[in-house]
Amino acid sequence: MATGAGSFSTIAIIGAGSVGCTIAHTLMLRRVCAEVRLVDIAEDLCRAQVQDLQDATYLTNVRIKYATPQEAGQSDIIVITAGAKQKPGETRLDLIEKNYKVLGSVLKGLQPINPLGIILLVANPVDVLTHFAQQMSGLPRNQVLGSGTLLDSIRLRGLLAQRLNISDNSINAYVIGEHGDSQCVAWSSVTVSGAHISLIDDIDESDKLEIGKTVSGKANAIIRAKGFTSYGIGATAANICEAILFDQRPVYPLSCWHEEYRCCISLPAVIGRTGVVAQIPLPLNEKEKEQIEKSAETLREQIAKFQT
Ligand SMILES: NC(=O)C1=CN([C@@H]2O[C@H](COP(=O)(O)OP(=O)(O)OC[C@H]3O[C@@H](n4cnc5c(N)ncnc54)[C@H](O)[C@@H]3O)[C@@H](O)[C@H]2O)C=CC1
Ligand SMILES: CC(=O)C(=O)O
Repeated sequence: MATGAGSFSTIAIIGAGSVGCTIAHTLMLRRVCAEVRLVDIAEDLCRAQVQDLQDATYLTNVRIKYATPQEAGQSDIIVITAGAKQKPGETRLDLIEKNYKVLGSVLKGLQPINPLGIILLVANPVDVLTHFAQQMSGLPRNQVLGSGTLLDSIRLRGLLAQRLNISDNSINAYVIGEHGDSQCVAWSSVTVSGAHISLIDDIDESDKLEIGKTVSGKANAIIRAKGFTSYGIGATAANICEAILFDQRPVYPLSCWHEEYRCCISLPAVIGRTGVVAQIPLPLNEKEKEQIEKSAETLREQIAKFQT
Protein backbone atom coordinates (compact mmCIF):
# COMPACT_ATOMS: atom_id res chain seq x y z
CA MET A 1 0.00 0.00 0.00
CA ALA A 2 1.12 3.50 -0.81
CA THR A 3 2.45 5.49 2.14
CA GLY A 4 1.63 8.90 0.68
CA ALA A 5 2.90 10.72 -2.38
CA GLY A 6 6.11 12.75 -1.95
CA SER A 7 4.84 15.89 -3.65
CA PHE A 8 1.31 17.31 -3.94
CA SER A 9 -0.06 14.81 -6.43
CA THR A 10 -3.42 15.11 -8.13
CA ILE A 11 -5.66 12.67 -9.96
CA ALA A 12 -8.65 13.85 -11.96
CA ILE A 13 -11.57 11.57 -12.71
CA ILE A 14 -13.78 12.53 -15.61
CA GLY A 15 -17.20 10.93 -15.14
CA ALA A 16 -18.53 10.85 -11.59
CA GLY A 17 -20.80 7.84 -12.08
CA SER A 18 -20.54 4.41 -10.47
CA VAL A 19 -17.08 3.66 -11.84
CA GLY A 20 -15.58 7.15 -11.41
CA CYS A 21 -16.69 7.39 -7.78
CA THR A 22 -15.56 3.88 -6.90
CA ILE A 23 -12.13 4.74 -8.29
CA ALA A 24 -12.13 8.00 -6.27
CA HIS A 25 -13.10 6.10 -3.12
CA THR A 26 -10.37 3.50 -3.61
CA LEU A 27 -7.74 6.18 -4.33
CA MET A 28 -8.75 7.95 -1.16
CA LEU A 29 -8.72 4.82 1.04
CA ARG A 30 -5.27 3.83 -0.27
CA ARG A 31 -3.85 7.39 -0.05
CA VAL A 32 -2.62 7.17 -3.61
CA CYS A 33 -2.55 10.96 -4.10
CA ALA A 34 -3.10 14.18 -2.17
CA GLU A 35 -6.13 15.35 -4.14
CA VAL A 36 -8.82 13.72 -6.28
CA ARG A 37 -10.65 16.05 -8.67
CA LEU A 38 -14.06 15.00 -9.95
CA VAL A 39 -15.61 16.29 -13.17
CA ASP A 40 -18.95 15.42 -14.74
CA ILE A 41 -21.23 17.00 -17.30
CA ALA A 42 -24.03 16.45 -14.75
CA GLU A 43 -22.93 19.19 -12.31
CA ASP A 44 -25.46 18.54 -9.52
CA LEU A 45 -24.68 14.85 -9.49
CA CYS A 46 -20.94 15.54 -9.43
CA ARG A 47 -21.22 18.04 -6.56
CA ALA A 48 -23.33 15.53 -4.60
CA GLN A 49 -20.81 12.72 -5.22
CA VAL A 50 -18.01 15.01 -4.00
CA GLN A 51 -19.96 15.86 -0.83
CA ASP A 52 -20.68 12.21 -0.14
CA LEU A 53 -17.05 11.20 -0.71
CA GLN A 54 -15.87 14.09 1.49
CA ASP A 55 -17.68 12.47 4.43
CA ALA A 56 -15.22 9.58 4.13
CA THR A 57 -12.02 11.61 3.80
CA TYR A 58 -11.45 11.88 7.57
CA LEU A 59 -10.04 8.34 7.28
CA THR A 60 -7.05 9.45 5.25
CA ASN A 61 -7.20 13.24 4.73
CA VAL A 62 -7.02 12.88 0.97
CA ARG A 63 -8.78 15.93 -0.50
CA ILE A 64 -11.74 15.35 -2.84
CA LYS A 65 -12.96 18.30 -4.83
CA TYR A 66 -15.31 19.31 -7.60
CA ALA A 67 -13.23 20.57 -10.52
CA THR A 68 -13.62 22.23 -13.88
CA PRO A 69 -12.36 20.35 -16.94
CA GLN A 70 -9.48 22.88 -17.23
CA GLU A 71 -8.35 22.19 -13.65
CA ALA A 72 -8.62 18.46 -14.33
CA GLY A 73 -6.42 18.86 -17.41
CA GLN A 74 -3.54 20.05 -15.20
CA SER A 75 -3.54 16.91 -13.01
CA ASP A 76 -0.79 14.30 -12.80
CA ILE A 77 -3.19 11.58 -13.95
CA ILE A 78 -6.51 11.99 -15.76
CA VAL A 79 -8.78 8.96 -15.56
CA ILE A 80 -11.58 8.94 -18.14
CA THR A 81 -14.71 7.05 -17.12
CA ALA A 82 -17.22 9.38 -18.81
CA GLY A 83 -19.61 7.72 -21.18
CA ALA A 84 -22.41 5.26 -21.67
CA LYS A 85 -22.32 1.86 -20.01
CA GLN A 86 -23.53 -1.47 -21.39
CA LYS A 87 -27.14 -2.48 -21.01
CA PRO A 88 -27.68 -6.19 -20.32
CA GLY A 89 -26.76 -8.14 -23.47
CA GLU A 90 -24.84 -5.27 -25.10
CA THR A 91 -21.16 -5.69 -25.92
CA ARG A 92 -18.54 -3.09 -25.04
CA LEU A 93 -18.06 -2.42 -28.77
CA ASP A 94 -21.76 -1.46 -29.00
CA LEU A 95 -20.86 1.69 -27.03
CA ILE A 96 -18.39 3.08 -29.56
CA GLU A 97 -20.68 5.54 -31.41
CA LYS A 98 -21.77 7.27 -28.18
CA ASN A 99 -18.48 7.11 -26.34
CA TYR A 100 -16.33 8.26 -29.27
CA LYS A 101 -18.33 11.53 -29.19
CA VAL A 102 -18.08 11.80 -25.40
CA LEU A 103 -14.30 11.27 -25.57
CA GLY A 104 -13.91 13.99 -28.18
CA SER A 105 -15.79 16.54 -26.07
CA VAL A 106 -13.97 15.49 -22.85
CA LEU A 107 -10.51 15.88 -24.41
CA LYS A 108 -11.43 19.23 -25.91
CA GLY A 109 -12.60 20.48 -22.49
CA LEU A 110 -9.37 19.37 -20.77
CA GLN A 111 -7.08 21.44 -23.01
CA PRO A 112 -4.37 22.52 -22.49
CA ILE A 113 -3.47 19.14 -20.98
CA ASN A 114 -0.47 18.92 -18.60
CA PRO A 115 2.35 17.84 -20.97
CA LEU A 116 3.70 15.50 -18.26
CA GLY A 117 0.24 14.13 -17.42
CA ILE A 118 -0.86 10.53 -17.93
CA ILE A 119 -4.30 9.73 -19.36
CA LEU A 120 -5.84 6.46 -18.21
CA LEU A 121 -8.85 5.33 -20.25
CA VAL A 122 -11.46 3.25 -18.46
CA ALA A 123 -14.65 4.01 -20.44
CA ASN A 124 -15.55 1.32 -22.97
CA PRO A 125 -14.69 0.12 -25.51
CA VAL A 126 -11.47 0.89 -23.73
CA ASP A 127 -8.98 -0.23 -26.41
CA VAL A 128 -10.62 1.74 -29.22
CA LEU A 129 -11.01 4.82 -27.01
CA THR A 130 -7.35 4.58 -25.95
CA HIS A 131 -6.37 4.63 -29.62
CA PHE A 132 -8.44 7.76 -30.25
CA ALA A 133 -7.25 9.45 -27.04
CA GLN A 134 -3.68 8.95 -28.24
CA GLN A 135 -4.60 10.69 -31.48
CA MET A 136 -6.70 13.51 -29.97
CA SER A 137 -4.94 14.39 -26.71
CA GLY A 138 -1.65 15.67 -28.16
CA LEU A 139 0.33 13.65 -25.56
CA PRO A 140 3.05 11.15 -26.50
CA ARG A 141 1.64 7.63 -26.96
CA ASN A 142 3.37 6.22 -23.86
CA GLN A 143 1.43 8.71 -21.70
CA VAL A 144 -2.00 7.48 -22.86
CA LEU A 145 -3.03 3.98 -21.79
CA GLY A 146 -6.15 1.93 -21.11
CA SER A 147 -6.98 -0.33 -18.17
CA GLY A 148 -7.31 -3.10 -20.79
CA THR A 149 -7.27 -6.72 -19.68
CA LEU A 150 -5.74 -6.17 -16.24
CA LEU A 151 -9.22 -6.61 -14.76
CA ASP A 152 -9.84 -9.75 -16.85
CA SER A 153 -6.46 -11.13 -15.77
CA ILE A 154 -7.36 -10.54 -12.13
CA ARG A 155 -10.66 -12.35 -12.72
CA LEU A 156 -8.75 -15.23 -14.32
CA ARG A 157 -6.27 -15.45 -11.44
CA GLY A 158 -9.20 -15.46 -9.01
CA LEU A 159 -10.80 -18.47 -10.75
CA LEU A 160 -7.50 -20.36 -10.91
CA ALA A 161 -6.80 -19.55 -7.27
CA GLN A 162 -10.14 -21.10 -6.29
CA ARG A 163 -9.54 -24.18 -8.42
CA LEU A 164 -6.00 -24.75 -7.12
CA ASN A 165 -6.63 -23.50 -3.60
CA ILE A 166 -3.54 -21.30 -3.88
CA SER A 167 -3.34 -17.54 -3.32
CA ASP A 168 -3.94 -15.56 -6.52
CA ASN A 169 -0.76 -13.58 -5.79
CA SER A 170 1.27 -16.72 -6.51
CA ILE A 171 -0.36 -17.20 -9.93
CA ASN A 172 0.96 -15.44 -13.01
CA ALA A 173 -1.72 -15.50 -15.71
CA TYR A 174 -2.58 -13.09 -18.49
CA VAL A 175 -5.72 -12.42 -20.44
CA ILE A 176 -4.54 -10.61 -23.56
CA GLY A 177 -6.12 -8.84 -26.53
CA GLU A 178 -9.33 -6.80 -26.43
CA HIS A 179 -10.98 -5.94 -23.12
CA GLY A 180 -14.05 -7.51 -24.68
CA ASP A 181 -15.41 -10.61 -26.37
CA SER A 182 -12.36 -11.35 -28.57
CA GLN A 183 -9.92 -11.54 -25.64
CA CYS A 184 -7.97 -14.75 -25.02
CA VAL A 185 -6.14 -16.45 -22.18
CA ALA A 186 -2.41 -16.95 -22.75
CA TRP A 187 -2.53 -20.48 -21.31
CA SER A 188 0.97 -21.37 -22.53
CA SER A 189 2.48 -18.88 -20.08
CA VAL A 190 0.35 -19.48 -16.96
CA THR A 191 2.66 -20.26 -14.07
CA VAL A 192 2.27 -20.96 -10.37
CA SER A 193 5.27 -19.78 -8.42
CA GLY A 194 7.40 -20.21 -11.54
CA ALA A 195 6.12 -23.69 -12.54
CA HIS A 196 3.93 -24.07 -15.61
CA ILE A 197 0.35 -24.70 -14.48
CA SER A 198 0.23 -28.07 -16.30
CA LEU A 199 2.73 -29.42 -13.73
CA ILE A 200 0.22 -28.72 -10.97
CA ASP A 201 -3.14 -29.25 -12.67
CA ASP A 202 -3.58 -30.75 -16.11
CA ILE A 203 -6.48 -28.51 -17.13
CA ASP A 204 -8.10 -30.07 -20.23
CA GLU A 205 -9.20 -28.09 -23.31
CA SER A 206 -12.89 -28.05 -22.34
CA ASP A 207 -12.05 -26.67 -18.88
CA LYS A 208 -9.80 -24.03 -20.44
CA LEU A 209 -12.63 -23.02 -22.76
CA GLU A 210 -15.06 -22.86 -19.85
CA ILE A 211 -12.68 -20.77 -17.71
CA GLY A 212 -12.03 -18.38 -20.62
CA LYS A 213 -15.79 -17.97 -21.18
CA THR A 214 -16.46 -17.35 -17.50
CA VAL A 215 -13.77 -14.64 -17.43
CA SER A 216 -14.91 -12.87 -20.60
CA GLY A 217 -18.57 -13.19 -19.58
CA LYS A 218 -18.14 -12.02 -15.99
CA ALA A 219 -18.93 -8.35 -16.62
CA ASN A 220 -22.15 -9.23 -18.45
CA ALA A 221 -23.19 -11.65 -15.72
CA ILE A 222 -22.78 -8.87 -13.12
CA ILE A 223 -24.45 -6.25 -15.33
CA ARG A 224 -27.50 -8.52 -15.86
CA ALA A 225 -28.02 -8.65 -12.10
CA LYS A 226 -26.94 -5.21 -10.81
CA GLY A 227 -26.70 -2.98 -13.88
CA PHE A 228 -22.98 -2.13 -13.77
CA THR A 229 -19.60 -3.26 -12.47
CA SER A 230 -17.53 -0.99 -10.26
CA TYR A 231 -15.50 -2.59 -7.46
CA GLY A 232 -13.15 -4.60 -9.69
CA ILE A 233 -12.36 -1.65 -11.93
CA GLY A 234 -12.17 0.63 -8.88
CA ALA A 235 -9.38 -1.52 -7.47
CA THR A 236 -7.69 -2.03 -10.81
CA ALA A 237 -7.65 1.64 -11.87
CA ALA A 238 -6.46 2.79 -8.43
CA ASN A 239 -3.70 0.16 -8.59
CA ILE A 240 -2.57 1.48 -12.01
CA CYS A 241 -2.57 5.08 -10.70
CA GLU A 242 -0.46 4.01 -7.73
CA ALA A 243 2.02 2.26 -10.03
CA ILE A 244 2.30 5.45 -12.12
CA LEU A 245 2.62 8.03 -9.33
CA PHE A 246 5.07 5.94 -7.31
CA ASP A 247 6.98 4.76 -10.40
CA GLN A 248 6.53 1.18 -9.17
CA ARG A 249 7.14 -0.49 -12.57
CA PRO A 250 4.92 -3.57 -12.27
CA VAL A 251 4.23 -5.62 -15.41
CA TYR A 252 0.52 -5.37 -16.20
CA PRO A 253 -1.49 -6.34 -19.27
CA LEU A 254 -2.74 -2.88 -20.22
CA SER A 255 -4.00 -1.37 -23.43
CA CYS A 256 -1.24 0.50 -25.22
CA TRP A 257 -0.03 1.02 -28.77
CA HIS A 258 1.54 -2.07 -30.35
CA GLU A 259 3.28 -1.45 -33.64
CA GLU A 260 2.94 -5.15 -34.55
CA TYR A 261 -0.86 -5.04 -34.26
CA ARG A 262 -1.33 -1.40 -35.36
CA CYS A 263 -3.79 -0.66 -32.56
CA CYS A 264 -4.01 -0.30 -28.79
CA ILE A 265 -4.36 -3.76 -27.31
CA SER A 266 -3.41 -5.49 -24.05
CA LEU A 267 -0.16 -7.35 -23.64
CA PRO A 268 2.27 -7.16 -20.68
CA ALA A 269 3.81 -3.71 -20.23
CA VAL A 270 5.94 -2.05 -17.55
CA ILE A 271 4.11 0.87 -15.91
CA GLY A 272 5.87 3.81 -14.32
CA ARG A 273 5.84 7.59 -13.87
CA THR A 274 5.95 8.24 -17.62
CA GLY A 275 3.15 5.77 -18.36
CA VAL A 276 4.13 2.77 -20.46
CA VAL A 277 7.86 2.45 -19.81
CA ALA A 278 8.47 -0.77 -21.79
CA GLN A 279 6.66 -3.69 -23.38
CA ILE A 280 7.54 -7.20 -22.27
CA PRO A 281 7.45 -9.96 -24.91
CA LEU A 282 5.07 -12.80 -24.05
CA PRO A 283 5.83 -16.18 -25.62
CA LEU A 284 2.64 -17.35 -27.37
CA ASN A 285 1.82 -20.65 -29.08
CA GLU A 286 0.37 -20.74 -32.62
CA LYS A 287 -3.25 -20.81 -31.41
CA GLU A 288 -2.71 -17.82 -29.11
CA LYS A 289 -0.94 -15.90 -31.89
CA GLU A 290 -3.98 -16.47 -34.11
CA GLN A 291 -6.35 -15.39 -31.33
CA ILE A 292 -4.58 -12.13 -30.57
CA GLU A 293 -4.26 -11.29 -34.28
CA LYS A 294 -8.05 -11.84 -34.62
CA SER A 295 -8.66 -9.66 -31.58
CA ALA A 296 -6.49 -6.90 -33.09
CA GLU A 297 -8.41 -7.21 -36.36
CA THR A 298 -11.69 -6.69 -34.48
CA LEU A 299 -10.27 -3.51 -32.92
CA ARG A 300 -8.80 -2.20 -36.19
CA GLU A 301 -12.21 -2.66 -37.87
CA GLN A 302 -13.85 -0.47 -35.21
CA ILE A 303 -11.14 2.18 -35.52
CA ALA A 304 -11.48 2.23 -39.32
CA LYS A 305 -15.16 3.26 -39.01
CA PHE A 306 -14.05 6.63 -37.65
CA GLN A 307 -11.03 7.29 -39.89
CA THR A 308 -11.75 9.65 -42.74
N1 LIG B 1 -12.54 -0.72 -18.53
C1 LIG B 1 -13.25 -1.41 -17.64
O1 LIG B 1 -12.81 -2.46 -17.17
C2 LIG B 1 -14.59 -0.94 -17.22
C3 LIG B 1 -15.18 0.07 -17.93
N2 LIG B 1 -16.42 0.51 -17.58
C4 LIG B 1 -16.96 1.59 -18.40
O2 LIG B 1 -16.93 2.81 -17.66
C5 LIG B 1 -17.90 3.69 -18.20
C6 LIG B 1 -18.69 4.34 -17.06
O3 LIG B 1 -19.49 3.38 -16.42
P1 LIG B 1 -20.42 3.78 -15.17
O4 LIG B 1 -19.65 4.66 -14.25
O5 LIG B 1 -21.04 2.55 -14.66
O6 LIG B 1 -21.52 4.67 -15.89
P2 LIG B 1 -22.38 5.84 -15.20
O7 LIG B 1 -23.53 6.07 -16.14
O8 LIG B 1 -22.67 5.53 -13.80
O9 LIG B 1 -21.40 7.10 -15.25
C7 LIG B 1 -20.98 7.72 -16.41
C8 LIG B 1 -20.86 9.20 -16.12
O10 LIG B 1 -20.28 9.86 -17.25
C9 LIG B 1 -20.85 11.16 -17.27
N3 LIG B 1 -20.62 11.79 -18.58
C10 LIG B 1 -21.20 11.50 -19.76
N4 LIG B 1 -20.74 12.34 -20.72
C11 LIG B 1 -19.84 13.15 -20.12
C12 LIG B 1 -19.01 14.22 -20.58
N5 LIG B 1 -19.02 14.62 -21.86
N6 LIG B 1 -18.21 14.84 -19.69
C13 LIG B 1 -18.19 14.46 -18.39
N7 LIG B 1 -18.96 13.45 -17.90
C14 LIG B 1 -19.76 12.81 -18.76
C15 LIG B 1 -22.31 10.93 -16.96
O11 LIG B 1 -22.97 12.11 -16.58
C16 LIG B 1 -22.22 9.88 -15.86
O12 LIG B 1 -22.24 10.47 -14.58
C17 LIG B 1 -18.73 2.87 -19.18
O13 LIG B 1 -18.27 3.11 -20.50
C18 LIG B 1 -18.43 1.45 -18.76
O14 LIG B 1 -18.61 0.53 -19.81
C19 LIG B 1 -17.10 0.01 -16.52
C20 LIG B 1 -16.54 -1.00 -15.76
C21 LIG B 1 -15.26 -1.58 -16.08
C1 LIG C 1 -17.89 -3.40 -17.70
C2 LIG C 1 -16.55 -3.91 -17.91
O1 LIG C 1 -15.89 -3.60 -18.89
C3 LIG C 1 -16.01 -4.87 -16.97
O2 LIG C 1 -16.44 -4.96 -15.80
O3 LIG C 1 -15.14 -5.65 -17.37
